[in-house]
Amino acid sequence: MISFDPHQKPALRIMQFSSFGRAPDETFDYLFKIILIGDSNVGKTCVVQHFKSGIYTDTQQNTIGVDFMVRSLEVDGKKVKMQVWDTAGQERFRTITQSYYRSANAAIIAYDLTRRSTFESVPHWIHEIEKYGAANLVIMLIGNKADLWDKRHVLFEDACTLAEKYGLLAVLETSAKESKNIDEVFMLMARELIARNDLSFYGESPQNNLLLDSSPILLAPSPNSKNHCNC
Ligand SMILES: Nc1nc2c(ncn2[C@@H]2O[C@H](COP(=O)(O)OP(=O)(O)OP(=O)(O)O)[C@@H](O)[C@H]2O)c(=O)[nH]1
Ligand SMILES: [Mg+2]
Repeated sequence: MISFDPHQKPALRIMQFSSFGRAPDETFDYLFKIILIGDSNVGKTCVVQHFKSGIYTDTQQNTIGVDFMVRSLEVDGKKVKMQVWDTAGQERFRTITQSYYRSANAAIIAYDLTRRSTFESVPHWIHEIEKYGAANLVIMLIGNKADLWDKRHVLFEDACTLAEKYGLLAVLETSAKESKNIDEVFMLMARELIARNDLSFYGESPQNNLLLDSSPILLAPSPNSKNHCNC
């Protein structure tokens, strides 16, 4: 159990500490659980592996059920532990993956920008979060395989429109293969979760996205896309 003086800003704050059911690790200030979802073969595992180790491997096995990794980030002088749950996109694992939504602080939905069908599935994934996740889960959208910009079948502008429609935190186009925007995804998420955690700690309820009012943050690395879009 953590005891604290509610009037004093504590050194150690852990989101959903109870769901982890163990003593706090003194070496971090925040612990966040992020679930990564999206259709099969969009590159979720590659994104997570790149975030974990900076390594990209072309051949990946499809994920079976759910994999787990942890990486610590330094955000504005605070040590943030990011616990990432990499889920299987294949339909046959849906019942397993759904059981991981409940305790997540945030979700990242990935699509493959060379396969339109994976983008068209995004509303389905949002509904899954609404159905199985906690209320007001922070959601970010990533369009992976941005290195294949010449095979693009999803315009960045379409992703902007969708993000705005569903009130998502951000849209980023990423490439696990070419190391584009992977750390940015998790840094942005960590910042948002810290901001929300601090607000709720002091009894205020966070509204939409705190980093940039309620507009999604938009970031595309590929040459034929604008970096920012005021949609
Ligand atoms: N060109 C390119 N290929 C990528 C990228 N990221 C992943 N891939 C390839 O996409 C394929 C699928 O990657 P995975 O990471 O296994 O996909 P996944 O979303 O985890 O798939 P499931 O585990 O079945 O849900 C692999 O052949 C990867 O090499 C990328 O950024 N660029
Ligand atoms: Mg996988």
